[in-house]
Amino acid sequence: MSSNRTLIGPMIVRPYKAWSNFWGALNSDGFYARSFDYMDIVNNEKRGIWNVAYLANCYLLKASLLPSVKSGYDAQLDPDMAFCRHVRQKDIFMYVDNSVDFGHLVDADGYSSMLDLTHPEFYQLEQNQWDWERRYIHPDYPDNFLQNNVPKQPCPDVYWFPIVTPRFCKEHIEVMEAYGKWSSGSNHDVRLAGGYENVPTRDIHMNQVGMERQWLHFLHLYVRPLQELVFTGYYHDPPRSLMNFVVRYRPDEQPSLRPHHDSSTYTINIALNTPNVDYQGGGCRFIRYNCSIEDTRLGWLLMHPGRLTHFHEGLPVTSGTRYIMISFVDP
Ligand SMILES: O=C(O)CCC(=O)C(=O)O
Ligand SMILES: [Fe+2]
Repeated sequence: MSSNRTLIGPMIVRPYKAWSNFWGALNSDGFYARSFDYMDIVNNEKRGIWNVAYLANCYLLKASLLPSVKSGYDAQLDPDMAFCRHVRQKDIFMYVDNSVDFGHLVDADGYSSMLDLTHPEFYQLEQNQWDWERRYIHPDYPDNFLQNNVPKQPCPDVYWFPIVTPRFCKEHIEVMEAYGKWSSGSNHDVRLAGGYENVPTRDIHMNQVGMERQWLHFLHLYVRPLQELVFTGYYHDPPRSLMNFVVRYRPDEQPSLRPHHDSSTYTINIALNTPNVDYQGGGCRFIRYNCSIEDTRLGWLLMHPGRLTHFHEGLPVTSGTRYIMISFVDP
């Protein structure tokens, strides 16, 4: 890097879309093939500095080189191609450098059309996973997978895992309340294929707020690995779920839920707010085991089998409002 004919390359941090576009452009042009260790470099498994023929999107340029690159481009080429060709012809070297973490680029495609959403960033799991995880995945989530970690089991075959942050819970409630079309809690439910819900809750489904796809992705990325930890030998990848919804319990609306089985292989139940702070009462009781979980934890998920063994009920909320996020996985 001591030569004064050096153009410093873009930052490599994670294999994000913007970054893969850079190499993709290279390929489709038939100009420069992807190297055998491309994925190792992009994933930061192989670190160093590489001399390259093409850069795009974002790069650092040594100020002393500015006068020699400010004009003389081939107008037929796209700007990045033209720029790189020009510097190659001037024998200025370009580098990709992942020896240092510089930061990363977010994928902002389409973001401006999302600004009317209550929390646009909440919808960005697929597009900007790295940032999304830092905002919304519980900092203790990785500990679930530590070799000596024993998953919490508050009732038989009911497991309890930290999964999302308080910010996730707050924004999720706000998205639902801004949408506001809570179901009536009656047996007739036009949102369902058969039009009938046997044990109805006051709820809003994820597809009503445009989040179904993202939620299935969430189940695949973060819930399925937890399931495989505790219900050994059951693999269903990706998980399927037609019923993904936020439930609202209130004393004057629907305070509780009568005993039932869920139509799922397993169910997840995430606490979106806190007992004895946001509401009194509430919780989930597993009748066959005479076992209740009333001290539910913000951003923690309960996972239990559906259908046969885990007949359960939602305990009455006596004041305030309780919110939970439910998915009936693999119905
Ligand atoms: O209130 C609870 O925690 C249970 C909710 C539930 O069983 C359901 O929505 O199917
Ligand atoms: Fe249930």
